[in-house]
Amino acid sequence: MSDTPDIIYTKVDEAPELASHSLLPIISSFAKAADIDVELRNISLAGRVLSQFPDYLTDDQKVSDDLAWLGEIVKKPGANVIKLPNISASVPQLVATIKELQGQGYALPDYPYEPSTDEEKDVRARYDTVKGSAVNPVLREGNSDRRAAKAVKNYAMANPHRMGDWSSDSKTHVASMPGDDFYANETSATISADQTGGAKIVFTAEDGTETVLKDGLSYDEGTVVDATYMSAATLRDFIRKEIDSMEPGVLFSVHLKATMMKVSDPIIFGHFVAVYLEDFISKHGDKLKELGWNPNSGLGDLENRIKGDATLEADYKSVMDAQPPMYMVDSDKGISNLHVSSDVIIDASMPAVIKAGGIGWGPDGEPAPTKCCIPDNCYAPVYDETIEYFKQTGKLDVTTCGAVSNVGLMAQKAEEYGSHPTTFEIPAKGKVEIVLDNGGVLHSHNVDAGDIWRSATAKKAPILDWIQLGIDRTKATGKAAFWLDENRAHDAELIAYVKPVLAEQGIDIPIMAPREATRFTLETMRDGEDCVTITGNVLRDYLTDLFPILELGTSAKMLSIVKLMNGGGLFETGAGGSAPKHVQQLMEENHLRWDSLGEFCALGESFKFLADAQSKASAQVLGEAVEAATQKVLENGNSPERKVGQNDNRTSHYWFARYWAEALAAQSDDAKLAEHFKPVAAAMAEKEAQIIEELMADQGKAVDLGGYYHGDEEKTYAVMRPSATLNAIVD
Ligand SMILES: NC(=O)C1=CN([C@@H]2O[C@H](COP(=O)(O)OP(=O)(O)OC[C@H]3O[C@@H](n4cnc5c(N)ncnc54)[C@H](OP(=O)(O)O)[C@@H]3O)[C@@H](O)[C@H]2O)C=CC1
Ligand SMILES: O=C(O)CCC(=O)C(=O)O
Ligand SMILES: [Mg+2]
Repeated sequence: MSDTPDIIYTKVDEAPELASHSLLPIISSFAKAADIDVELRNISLAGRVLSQFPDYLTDDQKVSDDLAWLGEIVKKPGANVIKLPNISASVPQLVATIKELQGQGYALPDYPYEPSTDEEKDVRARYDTVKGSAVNPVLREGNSDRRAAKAVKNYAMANPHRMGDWSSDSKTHVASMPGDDFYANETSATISADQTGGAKIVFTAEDGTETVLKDGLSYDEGTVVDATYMSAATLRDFIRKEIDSMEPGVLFSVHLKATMMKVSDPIIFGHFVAVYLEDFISKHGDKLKELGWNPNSGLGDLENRIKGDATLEADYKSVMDAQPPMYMVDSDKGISNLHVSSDVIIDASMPAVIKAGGIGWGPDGEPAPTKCCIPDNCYAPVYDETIEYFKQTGKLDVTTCGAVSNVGLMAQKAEEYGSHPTTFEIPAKGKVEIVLDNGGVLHSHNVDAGDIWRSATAKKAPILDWIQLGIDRTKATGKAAFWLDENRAHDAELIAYVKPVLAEQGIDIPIMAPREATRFTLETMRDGEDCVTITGNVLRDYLTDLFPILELGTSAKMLSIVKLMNGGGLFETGAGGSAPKHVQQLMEENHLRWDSLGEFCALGESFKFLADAQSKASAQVLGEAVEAATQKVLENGNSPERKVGQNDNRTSHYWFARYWAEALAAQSDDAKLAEHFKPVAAAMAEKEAQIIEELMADQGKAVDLGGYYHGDEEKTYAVMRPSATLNAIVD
């Protein structure tokens, strides 16, 4: 293992990992021709699980903790990491991974749902480090710049994807709490010189008993520290009222981010499940407890646990039948919105409803308008305003609309996405305080049993870096806005940072609350103008799915650059996920519709970054040739299509490799590389028909990968590299 490899590629999960089995051999081989080493590091869910349990495994089963290693690398100036999307696991996904690995002979302990012994508590703590968004916050030591490459945007405008029509009387709408949520209860402060140093979070019950919820916190000067809570009682009243006021023909849904907000949002999800099933739970509460069911784990887990108990099954069915129909994650498979919290991913689900024209799918498999519950008012106005806007103006014209890019405050676990260790479900009525070592109380809230209290921070250096990146991208783009709400406590502290910098640099960028900024951005893009959204961490996540899904059909095609605070580069491939549906299709009919455009874009940037960082001209040549190849894949229609028998991921990689080799052979900046790639390009062209035939030959048949979370490498390569002719040229 070298100290800092030239380029680090990441081993992940599901569709992007399958794609890597075909693409990475091509990348490694091409890079080697320029003496660039590309090393692979494992951040997959299965890899992360195995890395936590060396003491349970045989020597040859042990795997290194690559995530921890990468967490150090991204703090070095030479870091150059290509990061593919990985699974952010819910408990059911984690349990399925453990089961699969146990079946493969790894003697891992079971996941302890209710740990009681010391050993169980230790096992549970280790599994918890793997859960939820465990990877991205570790690697994201920089702020984020997400946009569509020009070629990608032009292609989307020339080849518009399908968009559903909006009607002005659509019943689709957003519902949020009337107050007492994170938005309303937030307090925020910027740490002054006399407040720096240690701090703790203390809960004081009504009888005066103190419990330290978290000790050992430490704040630097200039850090923005927030604290807030959501009232469980108000949340439950809100859910009940929304269920009771459902209009016929409308689907019920909740949209959260249980993966990223891995402590708070599964609890909120659990309240939805509990209220939806209130009658059932009040009748069978004891029995359900005995079966080990917790509402936070959803209806999927409930259905498994009551299987075979005729009374429970019948009562469950009648309670479900009496409730309003639910918005489905997968109506074919009967997977509802309340099945498992990891399926409730607001950044993906809300854009899908909006792109379809305000449509979700019901239990009967039919499209219908949807009530979208987004309890908290911090970001719900973005979706509410978007829906109202499209009701008023009709669907977006993809062929003429401008490009919306994002600059997001993300570095060093900024804002809510770094709040997991400081989020608590409150045990009883009392008071939560952040107590500073200097004796002062930074924040204080009166809370009730069940309330969800949390604190988040944003550090000074990342904030200043983010403001500058926002200014730079605004200058390169044209229009922009800072999405900050002067009436929200946290945002007011950020505005106090933003305004002096804008004044000092003599640049006028509007500062708008999320609702206003949403309208401004939608109007700007509809006018055909490009626009930058300069946002905090949560809106970075939400908007880089929302706008790309409207503009490009998917966020997988985004260019996602993270300029690391210490000088390195992290290149994320796309802004979307790992497309489980695509894996299913591959297993059933050997067609992989995953588009690697995000990987191509990240690869080009990574080579160009390497060229700058190490003054390596050949890397620049490789990077420019990647861009030329990407453009040709798009222009010539070589991207994957949806159906078996059509182009898929593997054929698109052949075309990408061929165009890449052709561009390298044709350039004159590096004669050695040109000579190397001339025969490669010629061989790929000459053998075109044979290669395509070999790549397509087995489409339509089911394939065996030897595992879902931890596939067999040999089997996966056999499926993903079926052309001996192409392999011979590449290798
Ligand atoms: N950066 C990261 O590490 C991220 C990880 N995730 C993780 O990904 C998993 C799945 O997330 P989910 O919300 O279902 O979203 P996905 O983005 O994986 O999938 C949603 C749909 O988007 C389309 N899509 C996504 N990527 C591509 C692509 N490269 N080419 C073509 N179409 C694509 C597909 O539509 P269709 O089926 O119509 O073809 C797909 O079914 C979760 O475990 C989540 O935690 C999510 C976001 C970011
Ligand atoms: O880390 C995750 O769970 C998801 C990340 C994500 O959706 C994003 O960064 O856009
Ligand atoms: Mg996202």
